[in-house]
Amino acid sequence: TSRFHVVTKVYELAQPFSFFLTKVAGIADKYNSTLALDIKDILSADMGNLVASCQFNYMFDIPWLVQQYPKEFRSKPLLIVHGEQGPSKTTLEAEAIDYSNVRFCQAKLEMLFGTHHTKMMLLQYDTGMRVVIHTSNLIKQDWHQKTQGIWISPLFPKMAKPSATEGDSTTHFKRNLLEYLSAYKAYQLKDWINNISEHDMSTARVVIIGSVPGRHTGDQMKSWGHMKLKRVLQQHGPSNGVVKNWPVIGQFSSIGSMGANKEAWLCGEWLQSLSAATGGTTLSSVPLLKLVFPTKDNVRCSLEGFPAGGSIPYSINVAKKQMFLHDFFHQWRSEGQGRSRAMPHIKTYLRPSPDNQKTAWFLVTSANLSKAAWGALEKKGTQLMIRSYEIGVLFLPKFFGGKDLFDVSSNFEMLKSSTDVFPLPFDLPLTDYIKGKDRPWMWDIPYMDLPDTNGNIWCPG
Ligand SMILES: O=C(O)c1c[nH]c2c(Br)cccc2c1=O
Repeated sequence: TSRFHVVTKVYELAQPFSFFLTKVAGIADKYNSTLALDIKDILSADMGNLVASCQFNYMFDIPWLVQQYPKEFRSKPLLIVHGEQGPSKTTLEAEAIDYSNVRFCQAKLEMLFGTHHTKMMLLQYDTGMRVVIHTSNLIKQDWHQKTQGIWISPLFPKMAKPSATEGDSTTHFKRNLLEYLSAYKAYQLKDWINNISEHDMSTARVVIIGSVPGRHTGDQMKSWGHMKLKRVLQQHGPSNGVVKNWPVIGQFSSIGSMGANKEAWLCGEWLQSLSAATGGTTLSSVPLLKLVFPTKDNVRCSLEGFPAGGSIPYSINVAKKQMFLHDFFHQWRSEGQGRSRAMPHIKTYLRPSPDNQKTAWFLVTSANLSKAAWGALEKKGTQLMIRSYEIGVLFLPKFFGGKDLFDVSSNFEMLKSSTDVFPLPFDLPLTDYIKGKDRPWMWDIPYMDLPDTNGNIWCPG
């Protein structure tokens, strides 16, 4: 673990983004070194001497999770923030019966079909605290052979005097984190909210993009979901003149119902926010949209085989209503990072240059392509309806040395030797679906014509 310590040190110096992928079992070591972390690395004593932690997530395996902490930390207070209700809440709490240090906080889900997707760790040490925002469930398989994203904060030192307003960064990280946690209105989070206000988070360089369930109006409408992203891009994003012909890329592992056509929400609302820029967006140029979603064969030939598709829950009943969406799709390909066969559970969004050398911004988040996650405008655009809890971090060049753009690459060799090239999880240019052959992965239909990596077929239901 001392090696890890060195790596972290070197890495923080080498690459200011502190954006990692998860380690993948079964690929060459070089793809699992400085750019990749396992959950045990995040929880390691090299990151700090843990006093208490709080784990926000969707799926939990409590005994497995406790085992990922170093043994000297396994009895420290652990708060689990989840969205389970009724019997599944009882089942989850029963899993922790043997762990007297584990407490639970049930996130309110009053909007139908809402989920608690947010994946975040609050790690309190004796010397300060860290925030980790990522995309993996707290189950073994999510950390084994998938492509997942992790942002780890710097160590935030404790302040002499607690303050909810002092100790913030130029990106309003601390204020946004406190706003997000307060939105739960959960008494179990009170101590963590107080804890955060006692820390100096002025070194945070990312912008929090969160979603909380509700019908948000007035100022709150621009505090969450795609309207928050829009506002931040209008204030701190690229100038419209630079990016007006640049595509928007969305990459995700699940998809909601988009409505009857692309104008209903995808291009008429969501893309308008993701293509926001400073200096206003000329209405004429509706930007190019490119989406990355695995094909059936990407899944079949993956390291996990068809079972990888168990975490890519795109239903045929949703897909058949929105065939227009599939024209935007591109394959999952990550040769540069050695992860073409490590199926994506990461969700990322970016605005790359046509020559694929730059991006105007990069977002890693729990939010899939769905109205539930990003929000849908209602009442003539006066309210934003969000069903789920989500959180992500936005990287803007302005806050990383006042640049206009990030250099980007997914090529491991390039990334290993460079200091501030943004590490992309997948390859640019994107790879088209093969016409007449490729279909998007759907998890609830059988595939019996060709065997997967393990020689198996897929017969759901
Ligand atoms: O937020 C997440 O991480 C996820 C949310 N919903 C899922 C369903 Br439904 C089925 C299988 C996997 C997931 C999942 O991974």
